[in-house]
Amino acid sequence: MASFARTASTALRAASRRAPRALASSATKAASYSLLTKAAVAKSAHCANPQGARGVKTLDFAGTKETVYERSDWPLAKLQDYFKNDTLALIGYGSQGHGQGLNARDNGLNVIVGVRKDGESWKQAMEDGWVPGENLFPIEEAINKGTIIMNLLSDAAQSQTWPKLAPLITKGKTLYFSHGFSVVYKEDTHVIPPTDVDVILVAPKGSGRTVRTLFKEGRGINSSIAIWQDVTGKAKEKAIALGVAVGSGYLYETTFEKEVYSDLYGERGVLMGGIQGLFLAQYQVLRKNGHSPSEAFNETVEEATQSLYPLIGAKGMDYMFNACSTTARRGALDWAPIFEKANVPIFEQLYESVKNGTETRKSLEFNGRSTYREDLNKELEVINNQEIWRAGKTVRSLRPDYKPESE
Ligand SMILES: NC(=O)C1=CN([C@@H]2O[C@H](COP(=O)(O)OP(=O)(O)OC[C@H]3O[C@@H](n4cnc5c(N)ncnc54)[C@H](OP(=O)(O)O)[C@@H]3O)[C@@H](O)[C@H]2O)C=CC1
Ligand SMILES: CC[C@](O)(C(C)=O)C(=O)O
Ligand SMILES: [Mg+2]
Ligand SMILES: [Mg+2]
Repeated sequence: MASFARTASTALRAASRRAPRALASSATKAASYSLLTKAAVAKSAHCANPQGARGVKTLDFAGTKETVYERSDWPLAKLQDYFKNDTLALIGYGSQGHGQGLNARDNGLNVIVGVRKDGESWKQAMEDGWVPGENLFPIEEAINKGTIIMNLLSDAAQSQTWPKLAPLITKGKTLYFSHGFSVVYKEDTHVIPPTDVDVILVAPKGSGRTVRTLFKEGRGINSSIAIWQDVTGKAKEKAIALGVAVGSGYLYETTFEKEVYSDLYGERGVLMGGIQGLFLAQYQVLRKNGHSPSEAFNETVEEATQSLYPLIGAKGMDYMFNACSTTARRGALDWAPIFEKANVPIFEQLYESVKNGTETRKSLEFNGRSTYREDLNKELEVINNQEIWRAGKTVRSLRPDYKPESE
């Protein structure tokens, strides 16, 4: 099965490298999608669904009923027919632009990219096979050509460019975001959509790189969908269809507010900021107590990412605990509430900072600078130079499957 998925994704990769436009031809479209769907179907046959057959819409999440939408309701022919008169104008080509754009293109939809001419993204888009004048345009031109305007600029850039872009988003177009940021924090961003267009959100819950790799493996990321404005009565259906088009396997319904609050909170917390802080704190204390860098790294990061966290991902926390010694289980059960208690006040402070817009204003100020890329890179270089992550490079090089070019 895995080898079928690999074959499918290799064939697709080759097809999209050779002739990105050619994928628009229905024969290639159908072939590429059928490779993907066959791989996906083959894979999903192996995933036991504890709540019954695929396609069930209302599921019980730990006692709360929620509606989820699945890709299986949108076979490729239906998806292509639904968008046959549309041009998806993908504005911005960062991590999400890349993932969503290539996936929608491989799904056979008519996609164009709009970015600053000759900027970093322009070059990146060309490397991915987008062709200037054909399906790669300066931002304003792409918006004029598009019917569905997918605003995937950085959140700060969405605010900065809004005065120029807003008049181009005319009646009949659809405005799409992957984050609630711009419209929810309108007092700070000044992004107020025109009243005569549908405004929808599809927010993949993972990095744009993962949006792409999961799609190529025949799998699919989970995404949130939300509606800000529904003037056609079709906004929700469009959001679901677009979610599938950009590579989602299943979609959860939320609101713009809930999406942006939870997302800003999660990334500052356990997903990124919190985990870096916790790893560093544990490593420092080990080092202070005379442990070597390799031992401190292995007990903090390597074992977490290579052995234990994948077990949580596969079958939950109790499963991971059960896979560890009774000694470890006893200690972890005792210390978990202590960590929880110590951290709740920090998470409360963080949620408040998100909700009251402090995090938004910081992000707008910092990422709105013309030097945002270099400034962020400087700070990331500090992390890269921390002893823990330098030690990590050597540890990774010892993995039997290590490939130097992946560093
Ligand atoms: N990264 C992710 O995985 C996720 C992102 N999102 C959301 O998706 C959206 C896009 O995020 P992401 O893909 O990370 O992109 P980035 O935040 O990295 O933004 C990159 C894009 O913004 C453009 N840009 C930056 N400043 C300007 C400017 N002043 N004028 C014009 N263009 C500008 C860049 O163009 P250039 O190269 O020319 O500078 C580039 O195309 C955001 O709303 C984000 O919150 C949602 C889920 C996950
Ligand atoms: C966790 C970071 C994220 O929210 C994401 C990949 O989901 C982002 O904004 O990039
Ligand atoms: Mg985010
Ligand atoms: Mg996120």
